[in-house]
Amino acid sequence: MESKQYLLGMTLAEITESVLELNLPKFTGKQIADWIYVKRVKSIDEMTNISLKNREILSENFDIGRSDPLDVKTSVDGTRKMLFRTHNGKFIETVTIPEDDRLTICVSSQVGCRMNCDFCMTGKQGLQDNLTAGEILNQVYSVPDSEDITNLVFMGMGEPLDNYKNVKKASELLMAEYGLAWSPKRITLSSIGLTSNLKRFLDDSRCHLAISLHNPIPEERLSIMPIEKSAPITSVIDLLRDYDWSHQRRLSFEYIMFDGVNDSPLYARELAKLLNGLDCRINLIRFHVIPMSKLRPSTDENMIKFRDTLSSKGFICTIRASRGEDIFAACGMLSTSKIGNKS
Ligand SMILES: C[S@@+](CC[C@H](N)C(=O)[O-])C[C@H]1O[C@@H](n2cnc3c(N)ncnc32)[C@H](O)[C@@H]1O
Ligand code: SF4
Repeated sequence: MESKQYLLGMTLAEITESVLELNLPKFTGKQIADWIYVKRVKSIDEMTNISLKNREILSENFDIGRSDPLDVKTSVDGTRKMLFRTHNGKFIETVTIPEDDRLTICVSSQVGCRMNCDFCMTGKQGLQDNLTAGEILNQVYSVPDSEDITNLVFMGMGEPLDNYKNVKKASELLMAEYGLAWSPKRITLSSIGLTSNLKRFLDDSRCHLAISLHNPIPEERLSIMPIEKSAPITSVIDLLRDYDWSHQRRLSFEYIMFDGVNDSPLYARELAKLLNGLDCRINLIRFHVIPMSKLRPSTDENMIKFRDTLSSKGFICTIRASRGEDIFAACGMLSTSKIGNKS
């Protein structure tokens, strides 16, 4: 028997095509999309404007594709970390971060990651799977307080440009008129800069972009980020210079500060040279210590000096507050390798 298709993650056009194949009326496609994406139902039975007979036909062929978190941990600062099981029996984590009147969701795009950055727990896990568009959306729809989410960042597990097709589709579904109709300004993709897919993202999306830079000196960046070999930061920056960042679209750079490695004024000056003339922001991130790494976080004093050097050169530079460190929910601390693979 063929397995059922999941509705969450399908576009209106795809749903309509499937509905027509089942000899159901064309408008049922629009009804289904509305039930899933706007009314957020978890079962086909709840689609009460579709006849019982047609709902039975739908149930024989489709599942909604929603799944609740298996576990929810809440930090002292209100940050929450959720554990989800994927359709293939693997596990991912998702984080929600409340701040003033905003609730940001930090979603995973992959189970693990193959980019192997030296400082990241997800990288230590290796890549186990790409998430489907539906699995990415399920995080948005199934976290507690889902309806209060104001912003989404692709900063959970995985490198979003390494699963670009599904990341793009999930983002488009969040922005679709028949769905939640989000503005692209609510979505930020964070990437280490896989150049070919970065170009695609820049051309076909209007979402914000954050580039994980971490060291302005290529040889030194290579020693902590293997991607520097195939996608050097200088070529990423050259590419970014071809786009107009002066309007609504935001470009930012993430810079983790490692004690004695990349936190002296020399690095601030090199960073300023590299980014000279680009309309961007720089976020300085505290390093969240991970097991078996020799890297240590910079002192507050060095972070402040670094920020002030960049500010004096005209950059908007902020020190990002760490959130959810007590429950291992902070940037780079997500990993489901210990939970295992039950596929
Ligand atoms: C986990 S990544 C996911 C998105 C994408 N793969 C990337 O690297 O931009 C999100 C952010 O967390 C940062 N990060 C990774 N490990 C970290 C750690 N141990 N401490 C602080 N930030 C970390 C990354 O550099 C990146 O800016
Ligand atoms: S920092 Fe991003 S790209 Fe690097 S290993 Fe972690 S998730 Fe992957």
